[in-house]
Amino acid sequence: MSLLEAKRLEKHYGDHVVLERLDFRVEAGDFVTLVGASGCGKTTFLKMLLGTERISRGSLTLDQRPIPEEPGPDRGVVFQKYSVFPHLTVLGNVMIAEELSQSRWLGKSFGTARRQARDKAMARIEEVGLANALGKYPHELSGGMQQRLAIAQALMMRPRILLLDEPFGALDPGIRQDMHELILTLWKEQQLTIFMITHDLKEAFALGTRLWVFDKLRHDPQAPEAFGATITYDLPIGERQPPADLSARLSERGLKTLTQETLL
Ligand SMILES: Nc1ncnc2c1ncn2[C@@H]1O[C@H](COP(=O)(O)OP(=O)(O)OP(=O)(O)O)[C@@H](O)[C@H]1O
Repeated sequence: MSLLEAKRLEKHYGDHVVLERLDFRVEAGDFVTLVGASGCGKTTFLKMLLGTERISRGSLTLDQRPIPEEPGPDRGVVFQKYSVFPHLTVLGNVMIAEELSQSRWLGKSFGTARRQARDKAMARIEEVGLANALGKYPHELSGGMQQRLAIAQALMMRPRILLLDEPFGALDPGIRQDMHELILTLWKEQQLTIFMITHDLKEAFALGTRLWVFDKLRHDPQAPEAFGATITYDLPIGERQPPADLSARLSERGLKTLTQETLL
């Protein structure tokens, strides 16, 4: 039984078709990396999984049921920037994930519940290697540390699905490598299902078990918004390094050229 399944899934904004004809099954434990031209709808797709954007047509199911139309504790998300609250410390940023999720009407938790949330938050902070920075504010952290914090926040509620929108795009190569190791460890230890958008094909191969290429198969120059992108390519990643002839293989197997520049 697949964890997630889409059938003829579409997303439109008014007359603008952003995504069309999405058909897929994703199993628990898959690590799907998403590449595609800028503006082709990758973030919109992640938002449908998160529940902050509604689907327009077709179906998208989680455990055979329509995907909830609001975010829930089973799905965590990390964006490239601005995922953390600047006015809260490291500890406060992770604790608030639980407060937001469990005390929606009260706004704050008290007593035992608060102590439990604190213990849980400390464990998450330790997992991402920030135990020495509990009282620091985001502006006092490096870019890599801020993303570690965003990951701890996203994992506070122990989600099954982790959505990553170019989380390492702004980081230096050395720091990225550390973040790759962290995310692979968390993926394995917590048996996560991960969707990660990246513009770096090497990163996609280093981390994913499956590579999805989003692209437009239909294009009308007179009406550029009439057709949306779809998953033109679903490649199982066996090897850890991209094969040298990858672009040739992608072309052979039908990748259109609209996203080619992002793959080279
Ligand atoms: N709320 C919205 N209302 C109207 N149009 C939107 C909305 N959100 C996104 N779009 C449009 O949907 C298209 C896809 O945007 P999206 O951000 O999903 O692309 P992307 O592939 O993630 O791009 P990038 O790689 O640059 O982040 C864009 O044309 C964008 O302008």
